Amino acid sequence: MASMTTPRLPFLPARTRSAVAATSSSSPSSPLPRRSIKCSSSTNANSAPLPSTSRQPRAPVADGVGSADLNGLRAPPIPVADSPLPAYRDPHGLPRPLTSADLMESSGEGLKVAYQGFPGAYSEAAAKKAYPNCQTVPCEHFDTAFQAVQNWIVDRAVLPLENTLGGSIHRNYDLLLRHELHIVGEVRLAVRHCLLANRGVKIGNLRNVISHPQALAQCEHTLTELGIEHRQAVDDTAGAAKLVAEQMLQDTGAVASSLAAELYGLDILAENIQGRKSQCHPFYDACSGTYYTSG
Ligand SMILES: O=C(O)C(=O)C[C@]1(C(=O)O)C=C[C@@H](O)C=C1
Repeated sequence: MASMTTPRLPFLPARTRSAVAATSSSSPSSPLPRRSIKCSSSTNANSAPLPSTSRQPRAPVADGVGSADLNGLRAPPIPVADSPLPAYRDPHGLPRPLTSADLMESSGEGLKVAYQGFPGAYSEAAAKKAYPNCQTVPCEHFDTAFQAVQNWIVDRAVLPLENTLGGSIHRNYDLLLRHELHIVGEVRLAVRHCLLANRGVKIGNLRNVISHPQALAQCEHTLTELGIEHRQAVDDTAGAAKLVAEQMLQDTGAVASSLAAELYGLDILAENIQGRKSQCHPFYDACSGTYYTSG
């Protein structure tokens, strides 16, 4: 086979190697093909300047043997380093240098982002909005999320610092100072609350509703109109949905997102039950890193 007679050509891509093999097979007496080299200042991939070492003047090369006759002594064969391959086309698949464009990357590919709550919480949706391709990491409490960033368990944490009704969430400002982390971005998320319950449960069966205190406050008007008397606060909206589902509660509903309904197998009894059509909440991204804005 032609490729078996082709000498080892370092730094040549397969396509070039087979072209060389074809040339050498046409003149079987030459183990090394003669190749014409074009020097050019163009940046075109196929005509990029040759590496400086290959442009040094050389002793005449004996035809077909790749070695030079110097003062009657036969020099060792000269390795074929005069490939027209530009430096940036590395056939060995070595990593390419990081560019400033990479640093601006905000898709979150490869990032771990902490949020407070269970999967399906609005904070998770905010993290996904900020970094669509990130891996989200649920945390039990706000300080767990801060600690996770500080201990390098995650790269970022996306946390609410303000509520439309409640205003600033002082606890998170306090944690921000205590953990010496920075705010590197902001994302705004439209919060659309749903009333969720177990399959078959009707609004008329509900006596209680559980959720995050802010979500309960935002839906107070609708919940009263629906005739649901009791409220109970829990740590996050998705946690409320999970509790209703796991305990198969028949007289208790949860205020949470439509994603939480899907994740915990609950029915949506009412949609968009917050006071306004939607509430836009700012979430902040705590870490030391690149600044981004979104939303
Ligand atoms: O409980 C959640 O799902 C959260 O992400 C937290 C949070 C908040 O504190 O701002 C987010 C939006 C809701 O209105 C209520 C709670």
